[in-house]
Amino acid sequence: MNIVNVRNCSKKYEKNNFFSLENINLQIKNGEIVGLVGPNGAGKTTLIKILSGLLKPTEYEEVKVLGEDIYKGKGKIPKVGLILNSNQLYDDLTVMENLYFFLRMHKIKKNKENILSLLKKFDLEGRENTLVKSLSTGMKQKLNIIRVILLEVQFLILDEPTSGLDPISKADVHNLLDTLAKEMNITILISSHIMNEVQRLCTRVIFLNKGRIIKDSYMDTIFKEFYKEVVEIRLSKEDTYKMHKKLRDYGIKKYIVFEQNDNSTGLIMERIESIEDFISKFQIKSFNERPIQLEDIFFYELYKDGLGDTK
Ligand SMILES: Nc1ncnc2c1ncn2[C@@H]1O[C@H](COP(=O)(O)OP(=O)(O)OP(=O)(O)O)[C@@H](O)[C@H]1O
Repeated sequence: MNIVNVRNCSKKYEKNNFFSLENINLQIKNGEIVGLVGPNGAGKTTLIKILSGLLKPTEYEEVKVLGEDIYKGKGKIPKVGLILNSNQLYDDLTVMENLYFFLRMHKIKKNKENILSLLKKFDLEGRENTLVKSLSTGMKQKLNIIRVILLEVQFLILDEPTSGLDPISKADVHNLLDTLAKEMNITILISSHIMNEVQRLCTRVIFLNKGRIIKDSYMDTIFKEFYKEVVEIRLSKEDTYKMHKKLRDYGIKKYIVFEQNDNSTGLIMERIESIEDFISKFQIKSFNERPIQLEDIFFYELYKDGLGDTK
């Protein structure tokens, strides 16, 4: 069953003369962990709000979440677990008081054993009577997520769930999300700027840019489109434009060159027969060959039409 079914959905905020989302088509299947990535202003939060029933699109054929066509007729707000990038807990209440308060607000009854076993599962055992303000940021975020899980949601949407967390807390939250998907069959959509988080955690990635989906691919297939190593070259700015021609003359098609402060960086994302020959021919002083990362593919998809790939 599809958890999300969106057809031809666009959003233009009042007073803006541009679309923040344009003609979005999206299906998410049960059990997927989907990473939504894109530069600032790409439309990630707008999409998340639409899927949570918080923001009506300007145009749409269908916005179905958990079987509900949200904005049509008497469409009901679907039971989505939404974790926004802000503290949604009460600092002066204890862990249990926070959970009971939230459950009462949603008119849901849970017995204490259920709650304790969930706290135990995610390493918060023994913290029941701790004031939330005394928890670490990582623990607070886990509690934030557990709170929503208690509502027995099938679909969880998280906006930048690990921003501001240290690496250990980050890994902790990743493990929690992984467990929710694998053991509790919860479908997850995560908006994130942290590319290696998406690479590690998600089964699928959607790149959003200027309100459009520019790439939608399963994690295990996206890497097959590229060579397993990238060659990263550093250039002076003056050489940037020359480099485009040289690379094309050399027969390289999958590359991008982008300017960074006083220098430029080139990323070559296909196999080069002889690196030695390539380096000496172009008199490149500094280069680095390393395994390809999702971030490289993201940059490629973002820049290929404007700067790099000549197709
Ligand atoms: N309430 C609003 N009124 C007018 N324009 C808005 C509003 N909210 C967002 N926008 C505009 O819509 C576009 C998409 O914004 P959105 O917040 O969805 O992007 P985002 O990908 O979540 O960005 P970020 O990574 O910075 O959070 C931006 O150009 C933004 O300025």
